[in-house]
Amino acid sequence: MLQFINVSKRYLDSGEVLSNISFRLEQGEMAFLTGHSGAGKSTMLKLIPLIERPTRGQVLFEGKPINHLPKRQVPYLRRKLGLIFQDYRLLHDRTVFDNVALPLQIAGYGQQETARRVRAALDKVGLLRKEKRYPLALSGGEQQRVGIARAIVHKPSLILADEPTGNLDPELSAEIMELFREFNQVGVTLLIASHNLDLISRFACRNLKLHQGRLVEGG
Ligand SMILES: Nc1ncnc2c1ncn2[C@@H]1O[C@H](COP(=O)(O)OP(=O)(O)OP(=O)(O)O)[C@@H](O)[C@H]1O
Repeated sequence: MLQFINVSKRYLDSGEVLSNISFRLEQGEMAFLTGHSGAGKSTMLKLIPLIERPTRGQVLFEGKPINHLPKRQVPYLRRKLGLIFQDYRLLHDRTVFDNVALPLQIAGYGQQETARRVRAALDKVGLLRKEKRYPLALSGGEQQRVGIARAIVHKPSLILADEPTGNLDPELSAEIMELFREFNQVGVTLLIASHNLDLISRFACRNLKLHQGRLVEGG
């Protein structure tokens, strides 16, 4: 599903932040990405939707190298990915429904199919009755669930989550992780960057551990 082969990343003003990373994530796997602040977790995730490109090495997605994918093909790659962020990144002037519909509208889905899929995604995260609300009228946990509905609405084959519970209290964090576990049980592949070692320890999943840009465990 996903493979990194000797991947390094250098930023002009930070030097090398990832060094020689190699690992494979199998279809249907759920894995965590951990490490201290600045270890390179976000950078590693950004190399998959090509928000950043590697300096050296290869990233393969579904068996194909993606590092040199032309810019015009990047949207097609991103349609296969679901991205979830710590700060939710919702549009505050649009309703819950419209936020979740966004990826489908960009991909050109018709109105009926969009509505059907949006409601199915909201149902999965337990927010069907709040589709007309605006994000700021929701709790942090609910806002993150909108972010998750938006990430799954187009049925991505891989979900990438960057500190998805970073702004949530322990109870809500556990709920979000449970939701991920449910997705995984129906075959979705997930890679989740997290600081929350206590929460992660409850899951029997692989832990890819980064230390100063190197993969020191789980590779
Ligand atoms: N766009 C950028 N330009 C220059 N340096 C960057 C850029 N993005 C990240 N860095 C640097 O790369 C290193 C790794 O950052 P990254 O955000 O990947 O780490 P992280 O493990 O996700 O950290 P955190 O847990 O604090 O989010 C840091 O030293 C950071 O300052």
